[in-house]
Parts: sequence; structure tokens; C-alpha cells
Amino acid sequence: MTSATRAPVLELTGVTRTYQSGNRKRTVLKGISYTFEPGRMYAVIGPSGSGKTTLLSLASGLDSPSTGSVRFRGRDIAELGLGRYRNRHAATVFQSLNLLTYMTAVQNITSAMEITGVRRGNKRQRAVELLELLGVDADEHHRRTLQLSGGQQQRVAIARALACEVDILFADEPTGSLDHETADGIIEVFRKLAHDEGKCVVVVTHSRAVADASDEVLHLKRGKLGAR
Ligand SMILES: Nc1ncnc2c1ncn2[C@@H]1O[C@H](COP(=O)(O)OP(=O)(O)OP(=O)(O)O)[C@@H](O)[C@H]1O
Repeated sequence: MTSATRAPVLELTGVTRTYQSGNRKRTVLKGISYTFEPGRMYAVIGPSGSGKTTLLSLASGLDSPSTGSVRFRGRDIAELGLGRYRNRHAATVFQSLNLLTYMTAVQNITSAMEITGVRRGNKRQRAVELLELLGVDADEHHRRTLQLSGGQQQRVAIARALACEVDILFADEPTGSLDHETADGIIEVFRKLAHDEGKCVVVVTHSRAVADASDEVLHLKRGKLGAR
């Protein structure tokens, strides 16, 4: 299928976000319109403070735009329910990962499936399948995540996000704290998820390597999307 024939999975239309602190208002995003497709990897780049995390929060249903709309498969996510959108359709891997470090890799994934109400008979088996897909070795599946390396923890966090069978995966600076080699492995994971598994992968990054590996690069500058 060519990209021209793919139905969009996510559409931002005229999205603005204004923050108010005291009497001061500041519009961080100034009318962003963009269409995301399945099976593609997107990088969101831009200077510090340009609104990348704000854009990710709106697109992932953690926050609502001041004006404009965010649509998942044609339906406004506010109407769908932000909680439902986040649980069923769009997962986010945060910079802090938020793994439960006293639990094993498998337990982190199965507990997320319980919490988000995934109806699947053998959750442990699914957790193992996902860890294998992401290249986490079998002897690491049952180790507490505290004992795993940064790159392994990042993979577990991605597996946990995918466990809820989402269509869109957002990640905020996923390679920021990793060495080059480990970062390259994570970039490859994202590319495979997009190109082989058909996910829409959206990564906020300062990394040139992530931007170079992406199918599309969105450059945020002064609240607008521009050419790179
Ligand atoms: N909840 C908030 N209330 C008020 N201002 C906010 C809030 N969240 C973000 N901002 C402001 O919005 C602007 C954009 O922030 P954002 O975190 O989206 O930028 P960013 O491009 O992700 O930056 P960085 O690359 O440094 O992480 C900043 O000036 C920030 O101070």
C-alpha cells in the first residue's frame, strides 16, 4: 500500500494551546494542522520550549487543545473519551519510563494489561511475545526492572505500551539518556514497529539520529510547524 492510499490514523486540525499563569497568557501552539498515517515513524523536533511536549500531550490525549481538534480515525478524541483513547488506542512512553522497579519485566507488562482492561486470556504469554519482539533476552524477562540496563528498561517500557494493542505509540525523548549503540537499537525498534507492525510512531526528540531515521520530520518553531 502506498502512503497516498492509507487512511489517516490521527488528525490535528487548527490546534492551539494557550497557558495562563496569573494574568499572563501565552500561546505555545498556534494553529497546528497535521495528518499522521499508520506504518510511519514521525520525529517532532524544535528548540527547547518550542512546544514539542505540549504537542505530544495533546496528540496523546493527556491534555486538551484550547481550540482546534484531535481526531482518531475520524472521531474527536474528546468525544471518544481521553481515558479510553489512551488505554485502547494511543500509548505514551515517558522520559521517566515509570516502570515499577520492584516488579519483573513480565509483571510490569501484565499489570498494565490488567489496569487498562485488556481482555486477553494469557497475558504472561503476550508479555513474553512482546519482550521477544523488542529484543529483550529470555533471561531478563523475570528480572526486576531495577536490575536491567537503561536500554533494556526502555524496551520493557515500549513493550508495556504496546501490550494494550494500541495503534499509535508516542515517545518523549526515548534515546536522551542512552549511549549511541543502545540508542540505535531503540531507533531500530521504532522503525520496525512502524514498518513491520503498522503502528504510527511519533517521537519527540533532540536527536539527529532519530530524526534521520524517521519517515517524516515535524519541525516546531515559535508555535508553528515549518520545514526542517
Ligand atoms: N502547564 C504549563 N503551564 C504553563 N506553561 C507551560 C506549561 N507546560 C509548558 N509550558 C510552557 O510552554 C512552553 C513549551 O513547553 P514544552 O515543554 O512543550 O516545550 P518543549 O519544546 O518540549 O521543550 P524541551 O525541548 O525543553 O523539553 C514553555 O515555555 C513552557 O514553559
